[in-house]
Amino acid sequence: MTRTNTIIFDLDGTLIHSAPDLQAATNHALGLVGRPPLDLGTVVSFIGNGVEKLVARALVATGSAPPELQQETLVHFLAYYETHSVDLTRPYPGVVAFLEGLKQRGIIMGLCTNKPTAPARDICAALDLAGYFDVILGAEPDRAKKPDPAPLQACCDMLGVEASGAVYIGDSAVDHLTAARAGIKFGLFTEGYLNTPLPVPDPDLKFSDWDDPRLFAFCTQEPTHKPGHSPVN
Ligand SMILES: O=C(O)COP(=O)(O)O
Repeated sequence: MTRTNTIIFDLDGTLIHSAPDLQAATNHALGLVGRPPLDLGTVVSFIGNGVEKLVARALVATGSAPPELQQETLVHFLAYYETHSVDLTRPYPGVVAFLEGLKQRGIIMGLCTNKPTAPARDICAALDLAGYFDVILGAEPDRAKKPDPAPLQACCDMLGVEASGAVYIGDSAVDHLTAARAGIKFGLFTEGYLNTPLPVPDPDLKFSDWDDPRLFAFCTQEPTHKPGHSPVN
């Protein structure tokens, strides 16, 4: 019996540098509602809680943000992003080789993102990442978003694994908090979009480079399962 770990990844700012396309979609939508564009750093600081929050924060940064205007701007954002989500978005250096290494080890992989499911799937397909994941779980209107643990728990359920046998890899305090609430070990990629202080305790691992051998060791170590639970084969 081969014991395998299960690794679940965040998407934006973790596997992919997507901020330039998110900035373009944000500025396109802002322009259509008569607002000025935002610089990249400002848009990066708004990423992590889903596109609704990104749009709302962009409106607040450029004026008022009444609910009807948020909805209108979100529609413009999504319409643009549907066909411009991979103009500039690319995996971070070393990501594809890392995923390939885990795949060779037979490790189960999933994706859990606050990005809506459709663009998350489109981006993964366009960047040849989709084949690595048994589950791609994006934001859905009827499910709470991270940092609520529900999406990560749903991802574990869909993968058929216990949270205690999984690891979540992300780039933000939102991801860290989500993992802590779901009872999942957490690895922090420090070169992503971390823009708010991390909650305590510290992540189980911090890394800045996908080639870091400590990361591969962290993701391939023997999982620790809750007593009485059968490990995934
Ligand atoms: O859409 C967002 O705000 C961020 O998505 P993420 O969960 O992949 O970081």
